[in-house]
Amino acid sequence: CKFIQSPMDFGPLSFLQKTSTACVDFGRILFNSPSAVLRPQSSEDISLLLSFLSSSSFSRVTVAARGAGHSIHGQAQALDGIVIEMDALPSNIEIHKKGEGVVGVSYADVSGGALWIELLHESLKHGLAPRSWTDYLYLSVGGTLSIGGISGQTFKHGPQISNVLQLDVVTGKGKLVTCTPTKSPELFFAVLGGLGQFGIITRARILLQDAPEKVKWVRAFYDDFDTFTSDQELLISMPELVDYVEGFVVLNEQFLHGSSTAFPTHLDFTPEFHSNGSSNVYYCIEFAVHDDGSKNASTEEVVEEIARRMSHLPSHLYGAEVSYYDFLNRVRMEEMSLRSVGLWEVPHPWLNMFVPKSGIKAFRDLLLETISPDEFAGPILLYPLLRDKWDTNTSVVLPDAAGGAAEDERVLYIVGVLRSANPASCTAECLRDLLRLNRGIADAASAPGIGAKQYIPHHPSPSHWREHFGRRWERLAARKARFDPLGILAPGHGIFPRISSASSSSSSSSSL
Ligand SMILES: Cc1cc2nc3c(=O)[nH]c(=O)nc-3n(C[C@H](O)[C@H](O)[C@H](O)COP(=O)(O)OP(=O)(O)OC[C@H]3O[C@@H](n4cnc5c(N)ncnc54)[C@H](O)[C@@H]3O)c2cc1C
Repeated sequence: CKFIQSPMDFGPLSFLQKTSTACVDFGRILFNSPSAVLRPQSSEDISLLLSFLSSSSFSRVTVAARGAGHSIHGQAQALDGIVIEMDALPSNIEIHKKGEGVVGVSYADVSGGALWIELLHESLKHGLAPRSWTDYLYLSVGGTLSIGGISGQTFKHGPQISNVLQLDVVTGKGKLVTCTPTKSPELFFAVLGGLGQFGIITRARILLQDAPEKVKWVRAFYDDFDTFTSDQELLISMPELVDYVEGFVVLNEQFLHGSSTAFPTHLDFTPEFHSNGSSNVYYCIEFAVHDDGSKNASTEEVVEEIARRMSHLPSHLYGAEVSYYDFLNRVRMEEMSLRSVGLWEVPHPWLNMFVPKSGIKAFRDLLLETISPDEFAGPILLYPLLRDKWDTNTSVVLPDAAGGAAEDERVLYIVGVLRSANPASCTAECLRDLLRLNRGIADAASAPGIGAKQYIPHHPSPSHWREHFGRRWERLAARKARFDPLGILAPGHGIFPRISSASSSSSSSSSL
């Protein structure tokens, strides 16, 4: 990374003198240095900057909002541009409980730069919590709302972007707009899952629910893929009993140990990864039942009832009762454990794909053909979601329905191939090979046989982006022309080029 040496003043805005974070992200694959870093104190600071840039005819400067910087491929970086560090905005979390005032729901108003863990702390003080999460909570509200935000609650409550009531957004033209599904709806839906392309979220109103104090957290093991996925689908068909469903591919011992850091029950499971000259793969379902008094039975009874219907390996179901906070914050323990051995701040060539139910087995085969189970470091997540919990007005792209039975088409899988590349054993060339491998998997899985789409997409060229958005490309391009016609925002994705206002004819006509 290049360090910015001297502070620059631009009217009332002061750009940062030095930064070591704006060119780094969790992926540790790209390190693009900006020319300046803004630490805004208010939405107005962001508005001022974007108003100036969008009206200045000579400027080709780009701007990236940086939330927690947990992107993989430099999505929150701006080469020679300006990075806005959203954590500088005051978090200002305000909790509104149902029944107070006129509103019939509980919600939180929170800065776009605040972390989900901060929102959890604050909302729990009122006995409330957001309904939909990501596995890891040290991500920013604006950062996950820009991509979707999914976890084991998504089958029940939809992604985080389905749990937003209102947004304050500064568009690429510098306009500060408050939008909802009915007020400036085009901007509201464009920004949700919009990869930061249309505006910067400075404030969000997030739906809350009553928080349980405790959670029954269960893991069950399988040696057969079809049984594993049909049990996952069984679990998501029981939202009145089950509050969270995920799953993992268990490739090696390392995974079993790593994933047990937070799970407090000893796993008496010693799979044979190699037998009779062949490699075996196992699977693990993770589900949770909230102790929230809504189920007319104790959580133990609920788990017993669910387990009776499941077909996991006999006697390989393990349960633990934990606080809701510890359950939601479970990945933090894995982070601490990896940090303690220097394996957190390493390159992460990750690949996330939405896979239609009809293609999930072929995708599993493709994965197992292309990766070496013994050498794979990191989890492979695989769990079902329901298509109708996603609003098609948002900018997220799901795979097209393949035209099968309606009930089957409802189910989609998310597969997260979350590999760590320890530089002690994986050189720069090895990292390039892994990135090529991911590209190959993504391309093969996007072909008609499987019909998958990348989640948190990363593509090498604008033509790949067109293909990714498919029939939604025109809508995306129209939204871009309306809200960020000069292509100032989020250059790290490489979807749209930056153009100077002199060469733009479309910028003056639209209303926002
Ligand atoms: C350890 C780990 C676990 C994860 N687990 C999950 C998971 O369980 N589920 C899941 O869905 N994802 C998960 N992710 C992915 C994560 O949600 C995305 O990478 C997300 O974008 C990161 O948020 P961030 O605040 O770090 O965003 P950044 O990396 O800072 O930014 C991401 C993108 O959003 C834009 N952006 C940032 N802030 C704003 C804003 N306020 N307004 C508009 N645009 C903005 C940036 O310009 C950039 O394009 C995980 C990532 C990591 C590293």
